[in-house]
Amino acid sequence: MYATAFLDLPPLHRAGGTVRLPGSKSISNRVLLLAALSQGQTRIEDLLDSDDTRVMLTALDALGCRLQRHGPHSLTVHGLGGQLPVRQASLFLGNAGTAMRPLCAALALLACQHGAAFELSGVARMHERPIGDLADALRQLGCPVQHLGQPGYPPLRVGDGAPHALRLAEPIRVRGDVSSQFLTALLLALPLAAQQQAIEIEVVGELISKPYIEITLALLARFGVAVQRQGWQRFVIPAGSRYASPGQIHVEADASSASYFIALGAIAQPSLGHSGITIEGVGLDSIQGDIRFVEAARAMGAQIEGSANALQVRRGAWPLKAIDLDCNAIPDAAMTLAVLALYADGPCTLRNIASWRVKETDRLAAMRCELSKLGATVEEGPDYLRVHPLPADGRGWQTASIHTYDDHRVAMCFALAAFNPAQLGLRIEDPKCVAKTFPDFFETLFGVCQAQPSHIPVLCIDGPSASGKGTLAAELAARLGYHLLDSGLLYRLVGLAAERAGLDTAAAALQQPQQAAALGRLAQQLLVRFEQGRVWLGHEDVTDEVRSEAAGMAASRVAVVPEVRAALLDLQRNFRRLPGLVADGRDMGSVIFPDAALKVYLTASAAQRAQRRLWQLQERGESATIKDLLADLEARDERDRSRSAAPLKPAEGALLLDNSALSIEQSVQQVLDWWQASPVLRPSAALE
Ligand SMILES: Nc1ncnc2c1ncn2[C@@H]1O[C@H](COP(=O)(O)OP(=O)(O)O)[C@@H](O)[C@H]1O
Ligand SMILES: Nc1ccn([C@H]2C[C@H](O)[C@@H](COP(=O)(O)OP(=O)(O)O)O2)c(=O)n1
Repeated sequence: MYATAFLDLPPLHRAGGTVRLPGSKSISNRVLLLAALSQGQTRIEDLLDSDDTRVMLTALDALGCRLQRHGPHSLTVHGLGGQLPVRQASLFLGNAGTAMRPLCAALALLACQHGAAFELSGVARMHERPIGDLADALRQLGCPVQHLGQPGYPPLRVGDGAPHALRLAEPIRVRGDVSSQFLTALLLALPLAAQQQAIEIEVVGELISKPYIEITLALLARFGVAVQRQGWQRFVIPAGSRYASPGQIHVEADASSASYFIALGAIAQPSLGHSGITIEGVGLDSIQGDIRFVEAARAMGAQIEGSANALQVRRGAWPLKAIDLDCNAIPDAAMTLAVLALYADGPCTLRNIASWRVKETDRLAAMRCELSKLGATVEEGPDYLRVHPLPADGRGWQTASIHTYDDHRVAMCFALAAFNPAQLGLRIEDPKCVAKTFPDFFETLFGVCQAQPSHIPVLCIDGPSASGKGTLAAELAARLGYHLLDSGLLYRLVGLAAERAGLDTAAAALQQPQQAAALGRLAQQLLVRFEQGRVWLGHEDVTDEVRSEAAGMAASRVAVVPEVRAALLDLQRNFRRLPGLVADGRDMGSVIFPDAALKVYLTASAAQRAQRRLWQLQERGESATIKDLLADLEARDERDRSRSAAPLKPAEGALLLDNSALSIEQSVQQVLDWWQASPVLRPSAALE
């Protein structure tokens, strides 16, 4: 997951390959609750591991439900089977509507049956998301429900610690036109009270997002409760209904998450060797309503073939065909259509999406605002959005910093704008908001997308030993979410491998052509692995040894050999991967990445550097004297500077940074300021 303040996406141009998506949020949270309410144990496979499922799991744990973990996506729930071991609890449910609404209903009923009381709260936005209609329905049943903040909104308290008889004779009326989750919540909760008599639910108003009710009904059936329905207005839970575990249940991949990759296949030219995007884990047999995004994407021109649980998507019509669509059945995936509309041959109208206003944010307002930043003309109605496309020749597109409103779907759908024909980069603010449903969204996206290599930004930090390059580069990579190349480490590994192989690395020996050629071959065949902060040379963990002063000196000697430098060239350039790279060394800006977006030459006085090295060694428990260190540094600097192959010197266009008097944070800030001013977010040279 990218836990950075922002993520800059370079312009993307091709995509291809296979993605396996995380489990459906809607199914995961329903299954967790059903399993907890059931009699018996349920083993759940492919469960989504995200913010919203985590709050549900924490809540179930707090209620005394035993959860047995087998891995991040697999667990066994030991069902409560009508018991309620904990009678009082305060549950924090983040911004998870799929936890707040169903738990509110289920706990209200359990509280009446067992004489319990529970408080349910969430983040500030959750306290702005309506729940009053569900509370009203529960009060009709005779459940005490008290709003603890604003009337009609969480936080709330259900139950008052005393048992209450439920009024089940009359049909329970609930509004269906604000959120379908109110009906889902009642459908999931009421089987707890249907042992003796049938219970009827009547929907008031036009029911929205019906496919989500279909998911609820399908899962209720898996847990032994067959709800009868008449149209979308009346639902009957038969007398004698009782939850029973199906033993094992498998969660489909999330169809809403699939929408981003279906859209990707529809807009991106296939990368070489691929015919498009394959999505595994969800297909045409899905019980999720958002699978109907497939029809919308086809209407826009995408070529989609599907099987029971996989989809293959290729670009068909281009530009995409404009659509005018009632999106009530696919409210979440419809956000993806709003971004696809930028690539259409006319204005696209998405209708019947008033529910967007009460989601993670007011999505109608958010989408209008952010699409406009890209240069699009957008009309926002009370329950519709009309998006006018941007020209296919790239004119009129603007780069933008996309605000994401703590809304995972805003972040994910706007990533698709990186395929703009103007080849402009794009900034996604607060990318970690995708953790709600798809923590590895951007990693998955980069795994199947290609940018032109020259568009993948590189930031180079070169300079002498102990100037702080490694420290600065690692911090910059962490803040930008970029890959990190510590090129010195590769030379250190060659030095170490040479010693292991019995090759003489003394300066005189390396002047012999045979020795140099042997060292070049060794560098070419270097067997290195980087794993969770450890460095492996063949089968040996050399993490500590490779950082020693001796390894640094050996590195400096072998680095003089042109054959070694040539052998490491491709290895280093292969680090240039999406979304970008910070590279540190001696010749990053001058030889390896001469087209880098920013080159920094980092220095500090020799005395400062020797002092820093001394502290570094002392920290590791090694002893040294300042005098020796200074002599070593000067010898190393001299060798690095005077060698004929890629000598250490500021690259052309490099900005000099002497950090003798700067703290690490000041150095980081200085380079970040330079980076913000660099042309990463500007139009590519091609269009200038
Ligand atoms: N700007 C700075 N001010 C003070 N100390 C620094 C600064 N930058 C780095 N250091 C310290 O200097 C030592 C050497 O830094 P390092 O990143 O290993 O240098 P290099 O990679 O250039 O050899 C580290 O202990 C680091 O914490
Ligand atoms: N791009 C690079 C990186 C390192 N080297 C050589 C020169 C250095 O003396 C050694 C070791 O580099 P490293 O950056 O690990 O060493 P310091 O931490 O700066 O002491 O490798 C190089 O020639 N070219």
